[in-house]
Amino acid sequence: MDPGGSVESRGEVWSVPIPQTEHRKREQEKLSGVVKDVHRKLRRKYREVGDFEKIWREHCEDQQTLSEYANAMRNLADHHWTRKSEGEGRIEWCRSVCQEYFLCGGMKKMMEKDQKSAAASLGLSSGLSTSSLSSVPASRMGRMRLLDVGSCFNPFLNFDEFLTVGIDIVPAVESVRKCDFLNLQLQAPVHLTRDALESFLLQLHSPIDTLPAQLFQVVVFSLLLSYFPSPYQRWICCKKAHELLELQGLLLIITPDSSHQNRHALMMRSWRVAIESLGFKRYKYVKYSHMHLMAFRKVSLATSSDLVSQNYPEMLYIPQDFTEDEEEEAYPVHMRSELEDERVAWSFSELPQTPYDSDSDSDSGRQASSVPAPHHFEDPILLQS
Ligand SMILES: C[S@@+](CC[C@H](N)C(=O)[O-])C[C@H]1O[C@@H](n2cnc3c(N)ncnc32)[C@H](O)[C@@H]1O
Repeated sequence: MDPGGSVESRGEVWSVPIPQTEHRKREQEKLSGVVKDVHRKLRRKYREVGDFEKIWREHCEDQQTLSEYANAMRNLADHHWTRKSEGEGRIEWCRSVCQEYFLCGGMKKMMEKDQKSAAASLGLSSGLSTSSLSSVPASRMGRMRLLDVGSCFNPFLNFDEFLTVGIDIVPAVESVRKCDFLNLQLQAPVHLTRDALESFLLQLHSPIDTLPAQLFQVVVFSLLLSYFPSPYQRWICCKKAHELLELQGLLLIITPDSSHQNRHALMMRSWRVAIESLGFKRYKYVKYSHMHLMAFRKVSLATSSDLVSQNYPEMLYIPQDFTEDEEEEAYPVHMRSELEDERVAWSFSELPQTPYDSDSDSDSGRQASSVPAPHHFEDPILLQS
């Protein structure tokens, strides 16, 4: 009998429910329930109280809830996700994008493209010689310095090509350092050799309260931003990621959404405009069954000058921000009405026209993806929260 419950006998295959599978499913639902409950309660409190700083302070003091959450996430990762998503989940996507960008010429190609379009917009020929662009050969690059925010169980730790710093408000494993990213203080950049930077990162210990800017080549937000009840908190995180990245570094964002790719195209366009206003340019986009996966390059040290009046923070909304009661909360994706969609569409109709998925090198759907084709093995129960 295989673990999925098929019994093969004299050439016939029957699918029979076996108690172990049922038990696993129930256990998974229970663990996902713990996680979803925390998200739901935070959102409900935010709707009732409105003061996200107060809610966040109280949340970070609630050690019991936090450790139940961390245990549930770790259990899901150890016993329910690893076997199923081997090599093909969100973490593997992040890894492939980084390899392609930093080690296989992706960054150089993008920089050439930027130069060409800058020259074209000035009516000049770019006169570009590829050798004029700085590009570090993979062999001399060393390990990619990666900050995994909301790391929980440190999924990047075992990849040798990364020097990973995993941080979390409640680390589920010892190698993750305790840090509240929302309240992390940033200092002026340090100018150290690659080896000195590596040593600096390796000696960091809990709790981390401050970090120098421009320290990392990659910042990962995997299922992080939807944890926050307020779009403003998501915005603070993206702004901090921008400061922590060196120029040409990558911000990788994965956010849950089980609906069809086009269902929330407007939301994804709105996220793109907001994030690009900080000095990023979108590099990759792909929709898996249960999540959006995005990579943004840091292309400028400066952020857009008019951040506040454009109300960029509000653009980082998620469907759950609009649901009001418990019932709807379970199916936010399917319950949001066309009227609400129109309201949101109207409020963003004044945005600069950044065509959705127009960046030629991004994978706007899974067909165009240059990384392994996704298999829909992530936990739909959790991801639908
Ligand atoms: C849904 S889990 C995602 C875990 C992992 N990144 C993954 O993809 O499976 C979200 C994690 O973000 C952490 N988190 C939430 N707010 C945070 C903050 N302000 N700073 C650091 N970590 C945070 C939570 O404790 C939790 O472990």
